[in-house]
Amino acid sequence: STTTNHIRLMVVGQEGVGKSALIVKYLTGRFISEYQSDFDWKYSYQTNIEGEQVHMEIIDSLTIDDTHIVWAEGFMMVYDVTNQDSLLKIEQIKERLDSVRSTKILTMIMVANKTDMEHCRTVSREQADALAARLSCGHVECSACGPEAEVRFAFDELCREVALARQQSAKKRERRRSSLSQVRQGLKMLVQTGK
Ligand SMILES: Nc1nc2c(ncn2[C@@H]2O[C@H](COP(=O)(O)OP(=O)(O)OP(=O)(O)O)[C@@H](O)[C@H]2O)c(=O)[nH]1
Repeated sequence: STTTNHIRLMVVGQEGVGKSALIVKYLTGRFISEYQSDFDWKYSYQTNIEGEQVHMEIIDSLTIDDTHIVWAEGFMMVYDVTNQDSLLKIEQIKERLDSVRSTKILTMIMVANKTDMEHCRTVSREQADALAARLSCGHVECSACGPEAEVRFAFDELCREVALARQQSAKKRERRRSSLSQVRQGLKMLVQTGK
């Protein structure tokens, strides 16, 4: 069911980048350092974003399977600032999402995690910004064990992107509907005038 305030999100990224840590921080405000990661988790959460009540469902999945890719409306692509491979993995994941969703618009945001480990950073902000520009998506930095506001901003930003994508596709549908009705109108007049 897709009502205006019902949003389905999926958090993806290389193993160990902190997907579960970010989700739990967002939902509870707490950093829990170890999670059981041998199951798929689906969280259900009610929140308020800019005065709007939002019911969110968030998938933290072990594998990125097709059913989940089709199910989700928004994707949070997480990488770890101390791990170059995790940034490269984002490109691979994007290709996989594109191949499954082919015709559907992909709404996504790139999230850098573990910024508290600045001394071990191997991925520069500029390098990740360049990838985000190439993938045409937003990019935010945070830490699951840092300020809650940063993590909250990342999830809220993705929800705003999803809401924007919905508005744009509703406008597109409306434009298509109105040009179809103009064509029908024109055909009707042609038939009536016999020309
Ligand atoms: N320093 C630091 N450690 C973090 C942060 N986020 C997660 N971790 C640690 O990174 C490890 C992996 O975190 P998870 O949340 O399990 O990562 P995941 O991406 O869900 O991992 P999988 O479920 O195995 O794919 C754990 O030891 C966490 O405590 C962070 O922001 N800073």
